[in-house]
Amino acid sequence: MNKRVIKHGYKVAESLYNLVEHEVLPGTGLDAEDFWQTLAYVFDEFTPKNQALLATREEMQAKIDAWHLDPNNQPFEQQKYQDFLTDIGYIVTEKEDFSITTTYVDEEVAKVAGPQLVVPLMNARFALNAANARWGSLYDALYGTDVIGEDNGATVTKNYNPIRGARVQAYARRFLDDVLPLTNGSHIEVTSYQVADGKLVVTLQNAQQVSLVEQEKFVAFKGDKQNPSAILFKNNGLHIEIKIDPSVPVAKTDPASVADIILESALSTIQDCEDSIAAVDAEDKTAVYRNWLGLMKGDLSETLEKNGVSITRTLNEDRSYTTLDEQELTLPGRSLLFVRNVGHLMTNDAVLTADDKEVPEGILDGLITTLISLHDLKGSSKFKNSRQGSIYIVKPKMHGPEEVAFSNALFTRIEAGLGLATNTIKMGIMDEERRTSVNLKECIRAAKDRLAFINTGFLDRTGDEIHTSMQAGPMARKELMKNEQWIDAYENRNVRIGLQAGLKGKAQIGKGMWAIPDEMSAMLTNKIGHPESGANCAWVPSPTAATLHVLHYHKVNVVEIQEAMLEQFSQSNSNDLSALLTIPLLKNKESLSAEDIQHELDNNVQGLLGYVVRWIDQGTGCSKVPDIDNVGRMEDRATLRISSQHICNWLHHGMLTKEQVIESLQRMAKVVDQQNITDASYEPMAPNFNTNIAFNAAMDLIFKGKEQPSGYTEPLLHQRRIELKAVN
Ligand SMILES: CC(=O)SCCNC(=O)CCNC(=O)[C@H](O)C(C)(C)COP(=O)(O)OP(=O)(O)OC[C@H]1O[C@@H](n2cnc3c(N)ncnc32)[C@H](O)[C@@H]1OP(=O)(O)O
Ligand SMILES: O=CC(=O)O
Ligand SMILES: [Mg+2]
Repeated sequence: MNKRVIKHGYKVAESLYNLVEHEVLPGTGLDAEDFWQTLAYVFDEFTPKNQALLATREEMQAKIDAWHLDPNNQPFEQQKYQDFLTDIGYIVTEKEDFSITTTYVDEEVAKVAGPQLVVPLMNARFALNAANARWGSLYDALYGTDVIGEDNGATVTKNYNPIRGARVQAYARRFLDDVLPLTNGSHIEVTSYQVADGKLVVTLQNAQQVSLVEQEKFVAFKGDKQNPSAILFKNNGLHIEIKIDPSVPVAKTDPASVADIILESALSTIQDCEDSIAAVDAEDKTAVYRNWLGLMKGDLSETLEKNGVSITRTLNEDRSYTTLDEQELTLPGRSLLFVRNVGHLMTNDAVLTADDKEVPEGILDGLITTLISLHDLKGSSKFKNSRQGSIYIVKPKMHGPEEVAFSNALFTRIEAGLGLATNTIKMGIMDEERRTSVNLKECIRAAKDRLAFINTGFLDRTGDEIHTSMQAGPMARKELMKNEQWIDAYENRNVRIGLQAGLKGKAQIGKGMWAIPDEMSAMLTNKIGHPESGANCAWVPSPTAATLHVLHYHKVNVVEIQEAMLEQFSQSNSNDLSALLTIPLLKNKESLSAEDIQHELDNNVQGLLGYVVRWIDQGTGCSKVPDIDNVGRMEDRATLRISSQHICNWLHHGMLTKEQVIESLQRMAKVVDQQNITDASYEPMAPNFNTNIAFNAAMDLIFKGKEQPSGYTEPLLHQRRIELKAVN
């Protein structure tokens, strides 16, 4: 049990207290007592409001459940349903048009379109890697993934495979030809890149000297002009470095001695305190905050074993080049960092009230992550995160404008308490709950002076779709949800409303996660749809994915797309609310065979168990878990919300029996145990199903799924992890 320090009536866990007093506050210029006083005022003022918002969620859900069960509402009529949602305040009236007024937004957010990486902040090794993922090797990203096939001898081997290497080189040159075309010939034929008379001089194999079609894309170089070690280009606001180093093995097979193509990749990164981590108590929260502190002070480091060698990972330095007029050009070496706080639902024991109640975790996150960010703002950090002096906080899982207004007021109060100018904190709104999508315009208005992004979190959004309409009938199969009407309406509306609210040039319109981390070839085929849809960022699960996804932003000019879309919107009125509110019920239920149903169940159960067991037993909040077809899927709390709610929904509507679900859980537990056999720290779930805590968490998530607030998984996950920590 954590010892407590009493501060203005609140009992602060000693671990958090020590972190704040001894590591966070020094260097911020804030007085410790003033800070604790602010914390107490903020909890006093905002806790009751937070609780009232949660009560509203429950009341609305109860009314929606009752409406679906009322025989007077059968058969279902879409307009009657929407009228009912309006009557209960679920749909609010849209007010006049407006534009956001956010200022001091860094250009990575406002101006340049590119990938956004997400990373569990609890894992310092990954968190550092993500911060450093601003720049990535295209050669490594191609060589190490399925983008390059393994046919005809191009297999991935332990040592460098020159056949594969040649394909990587060819792929990279085709990319250069696409985005940096030469006045004649191809980058494949280049024997040297040099700088002369403020221009790039490119010599081809036939000794012809050519240059770039668009000279302005060549911006800087490194080293000697005749013999440069790097040439830097800029296309669609994104940098490309051709690295030249004849000593590197791959360069020896290249007439121009090109050692790599380095791409500016993860322009921004979300350091996640939410769905990708498992932080259940004061000790965990303190560890997460300490990592954020290390990032904001610039001194985070982690020693790790890599290929049998011990390395210490720290934050990368900025990158330095020489411009054509001989000036020094410094570019950020690190991704612009956002921090994702938790939503309004959970509480945490890091701080207790006088009568031993846990405080709302989202409020605590707001206070502490902002306090820590003062190091970046006040220059007490080794590196600069925001050159505009802003703090970027993503708020997930908010339901409707009232909840956004609450976060906005909370941030204003925190700013006042910490001596920051109003709207220093920029807010990212996850558009991932149905009541937010339906009222997106009003949600944006509620944060219009600080809004820095809206992002379609389609995974949570799918979970909320199932839970909200739990009583309406059995839902479409999980894999087929993406073909349902609501999801297109949701994605398109988000971009439309964002653009109409003036986000272009000021904020991000973001798209969701690529959740199949090893399928990079499929990602390259499909994820170009994100910039094409007018979104200026989209989520990727890893640095490698960022380096590959950025290729899309070189090909697609999002600014031009957004301009064209705005023009189109001005000519037509869109009424997409009915499509958005079309419940994705299973059609042709009868056409599903018993095998289809079993397959759907087993697949959901396998993913659910594979994720939950690591969450509960190892505290891993984001995992790559094989599905029933052995495809590794990124699983986090949002994907768990989908699978648990889906099974719960089918069970509720008699598509499955309880016995069938238990049988699947027990059978799949053995499969998951087998999948983890090489992990020495793994505790099998089988055969002790009655006593295994993780297995029981999985059971609860399904069988108690209807009662879970909005179908969220965190209350049960937290409860069971705390139980496990107590016995270990
Ligand atoms: C619905 C939502 O909310 S989505 C947002 C939440 N999801 C996320 O944040 C996904 C983040 N991604 C991840 O956690 C991981 O990529 C996973 C779990 C999906 C896959 O993890 P693994 O299987 O362990 O990754 P894999 O073995 O392929 O690669 C590990 C290497 O990649 C790096 N890596 C993987 N993902 C990331 C990441 N997101 N950021 C930084 N580095 C990463 C690791 O640092 C490691 O490199 P290292 O050995 O040099 O440290
Ligand atoms: O947070 C992202 C989501 O898809 O949910
Ligand atoms: Mg989410």
